[in-house]
Amino acid sequence: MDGWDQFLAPYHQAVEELKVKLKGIRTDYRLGAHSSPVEFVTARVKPIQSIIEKANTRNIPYDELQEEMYDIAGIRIMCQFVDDIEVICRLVRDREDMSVVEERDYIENTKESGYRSYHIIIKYPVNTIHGVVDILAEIQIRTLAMNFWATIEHTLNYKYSGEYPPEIRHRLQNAADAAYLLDKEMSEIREEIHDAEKYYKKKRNI
Ligand SMILES: Nc1nc2c(ncn2[C@@H]2O[C@H](COP(=O)(O)OP(=O)(O)OP(=O)(O)O)[C@@H](O)[C@H]2O)c(=O)[nH]1
Ligand SMILES: Nc1ncnc2c1ncn2[C@@H]1O[C@H](COP(=O)(O)OP(=O)(O)OP(=O)(O)O)[C@@H](O)[C@H]1O
Repeated sequence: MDGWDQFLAPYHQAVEELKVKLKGIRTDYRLGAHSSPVEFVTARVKPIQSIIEKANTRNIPYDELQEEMYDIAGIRIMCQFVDDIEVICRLVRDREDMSVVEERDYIENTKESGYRSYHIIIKYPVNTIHGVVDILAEIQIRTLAMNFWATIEHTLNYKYSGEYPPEIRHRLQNAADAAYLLDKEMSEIREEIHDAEKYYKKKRNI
């Protein structure tokens, strides 16, 4: 096992455990026959190359990665409606198996790029054969529309490294505005959608 494998092992464990636990929220709501604020959950351990690049640009020494790089373990929770985000935040804040270190509200404070999401940095204890290791993890909470925009923008970013030609920048801004309007429209017909879900489940007996 090389140094990176050893360093990343608790992060892999944290990500797997957090994925199961946060997906559990969805199951709990479904069992109670309620609409879940969680639509789906994804998770990843930051690729080594990306850790190295970020450490270099931020001047983070390798022996300080555990304390300084908070997104090596990353979880993403997607939901249908903007209001679901606050519900999920409250559930995370109330949990006893993790503690909140920091919150970043890029929904109230949309980034210049057009990026919207709510981020919670947590401290999560992982039990290993060497004892308990406290791992920092980043939970990104966003609607499906926010996720659509961010995923496309992230892909484009690989090509342009953030230096977009004016035409592309303009189109990304338009797309961000459209995603915002989509969220607003969906929130307004939320009750209608929930009624339709109940009707569908009753009809299908699920
Ligand atoms: N697609 C997209 N994702 C973003 C953008 N800004 C932030 N993110 C996501 O949010 C994460 C954390 O961003 P920030 O809270 O700004 O953290 P940071 O350390 O200041 O910035 P990063 O170096 O991007 O991690 C990033 O790693 C991305 O996954 C953006 O403009 N576009
Ligand atoms: N918290 C997260 N949960 C799930 N997936 C994530 C999370 N953060 C980033 N990802 C995804 O993981 C992949 C690789 O991540 P990487 O850390 O290189 O991207 P990034 O977040 O943009 O990095 P950086 O902040 O260093 O620019 C990308 O597809 C990214 O969208």
